[in-house]
Amino acid sequence: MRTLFTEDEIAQRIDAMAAEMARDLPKDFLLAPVLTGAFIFAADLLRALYRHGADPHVDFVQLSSYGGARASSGVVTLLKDFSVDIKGRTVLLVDDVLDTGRSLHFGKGMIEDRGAKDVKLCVFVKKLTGHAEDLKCDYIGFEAQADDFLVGYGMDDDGRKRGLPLLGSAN
Ligand SMILES: O=P(O)(O)OC[C@H]1O[C@H](OP(=O)(O)OP(=O)(O)O)[C@H](O)[C@@H]1O
Ligand SMILES: Nc1nc2[nH]cnc2c(=O)[nH]1
Repeated sequence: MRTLFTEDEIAQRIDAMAAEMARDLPKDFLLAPVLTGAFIFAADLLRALYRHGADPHVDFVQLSSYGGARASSGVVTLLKDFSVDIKGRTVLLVDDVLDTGRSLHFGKGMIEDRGAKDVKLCVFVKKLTGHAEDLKCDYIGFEAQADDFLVGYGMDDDGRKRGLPLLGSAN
């Protein structure tokens, strides 16, 4: 396992992202983390937002397309929908990694279908796969190479390594 970004680097970057969001987003926005992978990032981001004066509502969705594999199945399955009505809201959809872009594309479509006023996309790390160029992310924490299989900071390798506090590459 190779370290890509340390705990300190992650904390600093999240603080800077939160400062930008607290400045730019409306006061009543909804933070929507995509389970499972984004739960660690979302928890740190939420607390950084609070330190910067933003106090959003939070509601989770759960999507799955990889299962235990290192390649996308190609099909995104909705495992958990929003628990609240998002009609008319500004929603910040938060995911851990952008790879093929299928998950965020699916999530963004869901939010638009449910009548949100605005949807912003935030990803902890964008892989430079070139597959997701038409999906505009408003907030990107880090970039990684297309051939890195990312682990840690919420990201799993067949269900393990989500608790690793840094971002690593398994290959
Ligand atoms: O851009 P994509 O190719 O869609 O890949 C990104 C998605 O892959 C992972 O989800 P996964 O399906 O592995 O579920 P998990 O979050 O439960 O691990 C990750 O959490 C992202 O949601
Ligand atoms: N854990 C993990 N999940 C992913 N989903 C899409 N790309 C990745 C990756 O590099 N690592």
